[in-house]
Amino acid sequence: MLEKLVKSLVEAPVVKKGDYDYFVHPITDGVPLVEANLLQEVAEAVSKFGNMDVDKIVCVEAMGIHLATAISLLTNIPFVVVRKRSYGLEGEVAVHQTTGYSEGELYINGLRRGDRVFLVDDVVSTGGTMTSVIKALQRIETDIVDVMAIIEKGDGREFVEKETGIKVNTLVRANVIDGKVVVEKITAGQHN
Ligand SMILES: O=P(O)(O)OC[C@H]1O[C@H](OP(=O)(O)OP(=O)(O)O)[C@H](O)[C@@H]1O
Ligand SMILES: Nc1nc2[nH]cnc2c(=O)[nH]1
Repeated sequence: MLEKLVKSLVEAPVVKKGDYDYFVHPITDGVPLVEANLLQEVAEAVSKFGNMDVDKIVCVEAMGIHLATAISLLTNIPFVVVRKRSYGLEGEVAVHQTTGYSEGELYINGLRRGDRVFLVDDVVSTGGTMTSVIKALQRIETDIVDVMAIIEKGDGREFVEKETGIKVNTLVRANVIDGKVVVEKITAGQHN
């Protein structure tokens, strides 16, 4: 289960962003190369373990887009991208995003009250991004059916759950220890 993801994670290089240990991986960065069979493995796991009884998949620019695309092709569910650029469409919702090494604005268009949504992202690390997007989805009064990050790192998942009251599913837990990525747990499903 998720052999390709785990193998590529433990081999992933780690770079410093300030004092933040940042692993570089095809799924989370699109480099050095995204093999179709790795993307397929991840998308199949998401659609298998996620609750896909939704109207729309929601992902976050940039490294959620290829995931949402692959899941959409598998499930025939359309997706919305939370962008880093404002479009000013009627009802646009702005979101302030902070991560362990950056911050900026995100903009949500295309979602309406009552939409049943599946939120997916590549990584939950500090939980800053997911928390702010979930709070915006709650402001829009969408029905958040399921939330999944492929990789959880650090204690961001608990932070999101505490801040939003929404359970976050993840496929693997990985952390950087002594400059190497260690995959600690392969769980596909809700954490108790
Ligand atoms: O849990 P957090 O600390 O918020 O980190 C997780 C976020 O960090 C990355 O996004 P980033 O804004 O780096 O940009 P990218 O997706 O465009 O690479 C990643 O795609 C997640 O969205
Ligand atoms: N690729 C990558 N994305 C991240 N987003 C938050 N933390 C990380 C990380 O360590 N690696």
